[in-house]
Amino acid sequence: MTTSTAAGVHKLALDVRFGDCDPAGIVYFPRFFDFFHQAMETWFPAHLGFGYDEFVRVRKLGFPAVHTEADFERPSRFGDRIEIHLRVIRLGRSSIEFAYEVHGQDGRRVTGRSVCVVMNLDERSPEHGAAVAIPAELRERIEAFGVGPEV
Ligand SMILES: CC(C)(COP(=O)(O)OP(=O)(O)OC[C@H]1O[C@@H](n2cnc3c(N)ncnc32)[C@H](O)[C@@H]1OP(=O)(O)O)[C@@H](O)C(=O)NCCC(=O)NCCSC(=O)c1cc(O)c2ccccc2c1O
Repeated sequence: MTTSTAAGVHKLALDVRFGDCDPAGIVYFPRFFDFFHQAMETWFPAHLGFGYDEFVRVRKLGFPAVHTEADFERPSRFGDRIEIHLRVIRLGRSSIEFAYEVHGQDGRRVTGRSVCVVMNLDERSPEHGAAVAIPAELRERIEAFGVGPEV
């Protein structure tokens, strides 16, 4: 389920699945990086005007992470409803830095960051496989969404 409310924050609500958890019943830490990516994927149609599938398959742009980090403050468990909050905190030439928060009923549980780079996936292009400038239309839409550390 995708919901978007406050300006500059994209929110994705998820239910923790059985397969997200380790034998102790706690969400295994790499799963949060997938949750961050799911939030980023759903941010595209919610705020940028087109789907992430169009970005990759039609526009032939990739968006690999070149950096990611997370801090884990409280555990999440099977059956929990959690909400991933995504903000854009920096726009570079080709890179976009995201900040994430994961919230549960008891408040904030995880914080994270990632830097993703717009990459040319068009095999016919001499720039194939390299970082490329964020397209102007995309930059404008991200700026309209809101960029910065404060909400
Ligand atoms: C991504 C690369 C091809 C970029 O290499 P290149 O040499 O072309 O670019 P630069 O080195 O000049 O950097 C461009 C840009 O990124 C910033 N940057 C680079 N490293 C870091 C870092 N560690 N921390 C912060 N920022 C960094 C740099 O400052 C520049 O910023 P500007 O804004 O000034 O332009 C190459 O780096 C590469 O191939 N890396 C490996 C990527 C990888 O394997 N990541 C693992 C996860 S894969 C992934 O997450 C992924 C997700 C998707 O959704 C995809 C979708 C579609 C296709 C692929 C996907 C994908 O792989």
